[in-house]
Amino acid sequence: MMMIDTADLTKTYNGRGGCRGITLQVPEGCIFGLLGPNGAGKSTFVKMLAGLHRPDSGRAAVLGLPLGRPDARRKLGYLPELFRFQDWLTPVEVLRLHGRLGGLRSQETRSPAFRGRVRDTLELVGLSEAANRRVGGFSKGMQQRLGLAAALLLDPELIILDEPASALDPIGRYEIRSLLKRLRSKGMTVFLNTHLLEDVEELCDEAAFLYGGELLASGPLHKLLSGTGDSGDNWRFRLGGWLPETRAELNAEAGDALSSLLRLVEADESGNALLSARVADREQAGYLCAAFIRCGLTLYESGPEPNSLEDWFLRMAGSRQGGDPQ
Ligand SMILES: Nc1ncnc2c1ncn2[C@@H]1O[C@H](COP(=O)(O)OP(=O)(O)OP(=O)(O)O)[C@@H](O)[C@H]1O
Repeated sequence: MMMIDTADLTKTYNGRGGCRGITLQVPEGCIFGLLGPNGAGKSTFVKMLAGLHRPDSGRAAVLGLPLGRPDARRKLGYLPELFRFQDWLTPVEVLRLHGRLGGLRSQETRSPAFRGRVRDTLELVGLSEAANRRVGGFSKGMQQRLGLAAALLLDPELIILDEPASALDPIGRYEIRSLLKRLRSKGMTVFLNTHLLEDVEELCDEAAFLYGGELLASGPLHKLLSGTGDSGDNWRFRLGGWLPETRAELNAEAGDALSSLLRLVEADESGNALLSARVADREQAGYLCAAFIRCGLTLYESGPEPNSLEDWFLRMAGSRQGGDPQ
């Protein structure tokens, strides 16, 4: 089942901003990253999924149910982007309140089972020792962990996290990443809105890119990052039979202009070499392959190099700005 399934989902603010025509599917059991520059419409989209904004048009189902259905909400954990807990409450009290907001009766939140759940959740996010301290004295990172605990409290099937690691130090981020991986291994689906590209690179199975309120790309991360062989891609070539004098032979065979694109990345004493070139198109890569063969080299492998997520992000944003999509 798709945990999130939207078709043409639109929400603007008096006809401006927001996001428009978003069609997106999030499969069960994955970590999904929503990316895009400031003002791209990510939080607007996330708020619709969490039932905080009503769409202007389009359709959406969360956990197989139409938006806003109480039975879907109960299986959904949500960490909003900017939140504050009441300074005078302790984490145990905050979670009790969230239990009530999640539909539990007062009596239920006093039961040993619920208290055990609170204890386990606080331990999960590393807040056991602060369980009975006032939230007013918490660092931003501790508040963020408590927000995550509130999202996880009722054992949801899907959690939607809006910038969950933005206030955390590197150790805190490492811990949250490990936690999210553990949650995925238990079958939970995680929808992550984040600016932290390294988190997406390490965690996400799938991703989507919003820009100016529109969805520009979505799918498995490895597919999004795989090079296309189009203009501006780096190609790599794995070769055998490389000798010190090969470079000069290549200049003669391929011509100076083409061979000047080539960079020797590494070569060993057995003649194995890795070369890379930023080509204008696939044809240019093909000419280089032909030149390698004419020079008597063995061509083991040739293809576009995968992009880093940062390259991809800048390229996607650049392509829409009409800038040079490098
Ligand atoms: N309550 C609002 N009233 C009017 N315009 C809004 C409101 N909330 C968002 N917008 C506008 O909608 C657009 C998308 O904003 P949104 O907060 O969804 O983007 P975002 O991708 O989450 O940005 P960021 O990464 O900076 O949090 C922006 O142009 C923003 O100014």
